[in-house]
Amino acid sequence: MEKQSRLLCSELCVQSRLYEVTLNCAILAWKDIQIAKKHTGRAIYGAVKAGSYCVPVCEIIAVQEKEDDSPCKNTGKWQKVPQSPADSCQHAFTVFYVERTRQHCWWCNNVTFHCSEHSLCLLWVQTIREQLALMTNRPKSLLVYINPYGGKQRGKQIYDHKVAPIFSRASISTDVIVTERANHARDHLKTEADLKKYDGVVCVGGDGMFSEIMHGLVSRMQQEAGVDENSIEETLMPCGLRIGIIPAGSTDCVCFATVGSNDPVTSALHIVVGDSQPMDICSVHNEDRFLRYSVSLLGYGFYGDVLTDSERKRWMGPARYDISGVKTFLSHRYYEGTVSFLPAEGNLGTPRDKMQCRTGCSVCRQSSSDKLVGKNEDSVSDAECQDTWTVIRGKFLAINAASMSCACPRSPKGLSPSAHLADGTTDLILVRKCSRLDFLRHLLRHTNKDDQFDHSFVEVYRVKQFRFTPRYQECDSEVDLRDSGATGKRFLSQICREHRACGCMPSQSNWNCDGEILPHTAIQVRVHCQLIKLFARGIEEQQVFEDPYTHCAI
Ligand SMILES: Nc1ncnc2c1ncn2[C@@H]1O[C@H](COP(=O)(O)OP(=O)(O)OP(=O)(O)O)[C@@H](O)[C@H]1O
Ligand SMILES: CCCCCCCCCCCCC/C=C/[C@@H](O)[C@H](CO)NC(=O)CCCCC
Ligand SMILES: [Ca+2]
Repeated sequence: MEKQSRLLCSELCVQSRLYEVTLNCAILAWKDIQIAKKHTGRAIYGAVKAGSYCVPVCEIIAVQEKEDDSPCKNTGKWQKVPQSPADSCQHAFTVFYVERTRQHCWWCNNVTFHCSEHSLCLLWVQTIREQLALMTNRPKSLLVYINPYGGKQRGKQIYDHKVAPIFSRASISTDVIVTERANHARDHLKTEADLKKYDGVVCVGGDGMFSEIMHGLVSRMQQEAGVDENSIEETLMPCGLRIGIIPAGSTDCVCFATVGSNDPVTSALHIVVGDSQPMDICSVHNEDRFLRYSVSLLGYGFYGDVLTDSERKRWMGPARYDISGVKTFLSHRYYEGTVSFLPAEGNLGTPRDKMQCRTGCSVCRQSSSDKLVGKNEDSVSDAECQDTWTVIRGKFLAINAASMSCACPRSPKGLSPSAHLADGTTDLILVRKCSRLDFLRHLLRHTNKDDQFDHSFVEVYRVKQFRFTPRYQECDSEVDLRDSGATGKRFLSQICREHRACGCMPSQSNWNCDGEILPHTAIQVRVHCQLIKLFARGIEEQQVFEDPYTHCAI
């Protein structure tokens, strides 16, 4: 690695000890001069040398000149005679920076450097600010929507106490809207908001609130570009504005799967440093009508029923999902229908390859370059690829499409642990009718390290498009065929007629689309690769890489 040229190097005091402080365009480093002398010539193992510290410049939040509070400040009272260089440092500046703590959480730490000359202090502040100004990926102006009723109804409090002070420290200006009704944020973004004023939109709430913001932005983009959202064939226009998520909901799986934690401070810091994580979006249609977009889970059967039941228990807050989860599990309902899908091709891996999507994911990067050259833009017309569709008919306890892992505190590795955030595919998981005990085993594997796909009644496919038709609608279409004189369907038609007579029509579930119930059960779904971007970087590997020159984590 080429050594970066130094911008500044001075002897400054930190907590009354003298440090050699250096700044280059990548790293701010400070090392205790006495400790460094003591250890000269001796190798020290570990990520950071004793008495040596460093921060990548891209993780500095802000720098501020500080009213001096060093022990030698001229207060007009009795002062001790300066005995060490530290005693004569009368001017100070504070650097605020990202520090990693437990489990992908970040917090804002700070260090104050004391200098003997005011001009030196100003030079440091100015030079660091100049370096920060070069980071054009950082937002300066944000539009913030707060759902005051999401999760445990603490959205406003979380924003005011934990997030606003960080934005203000980083000199980010904000327009804040506390929503007054469901879909307030979506409608405002779609029709009113002056988006040119902002570098990003921040959502304070859960997956439902994120979904509102995403719908508002995506629909606004399509309107402006004249793209018809109702047509599943259309190539959608990607959104330029990034979305930041401050988790304050019940599941918060979009935040958890893109950042690695549900911590509001961590999310705020990812926004400040200007992270960018592209993300796939599924468009869901019924015939020629657009229904909704989905980024996380499209679930029929188990997850549809959990959601339907839990909506009646909203007053319980996040606990509603546990109660409805147990109730739905005990009811053990299965549903009949036909799933057809277009499998993903190329180097997109498989849902069981254990290649988890992490910061800088190579699979997602490949999809990004394929997208640039138009390689994965499959404006597939039904007629063209009729024979590449796979058709599966059966009785299912659950049909789940996970466009990302859907990791969340309830299921730390998620519904599909190897699903990718930005590869242009969704993992279609079919759980066929099985015993209660087997289904329980499968569900419990979402909460531990065991492979939830390693069951004879579970199949999983990586797909770009899929369709579902519930059994009773298949019967209906056959009734139509019969009425119009078509033959060869007598047997099925007979079954449908019998069901009507005995009143035991096959039951139907609802689709859970990122926590919203869809109004239709027959749906067609297409994945749109990297349609939006979040202020996130995906989940970081735990391993820390060390800069050989500064011993800095990079
Ligand atoms: N002011 C408001 N009053 C009522 N509902 C609102 C308001 N603002 C937003 N909503 C709606 O509240 C719903 C739930 O919000 P949110 O997603 O923030 O929390 P949650 O449902 O508890 O969490 P999760 O979606 O993670 O399970 C969203 O679908 C959103 O449309
Ligand atoms: C007998 C009980 C066994 C329990 C098994 C636990 C399995 C947990 C898997 C969790 C998967 C979450 C997927 C995320 C879906 C979100 O888009 C959606 C909106 O927030 N949340 C739910 O639908 C909420 C879904 C909550 C499901 C419990
Ligand atoms: Ca995906």
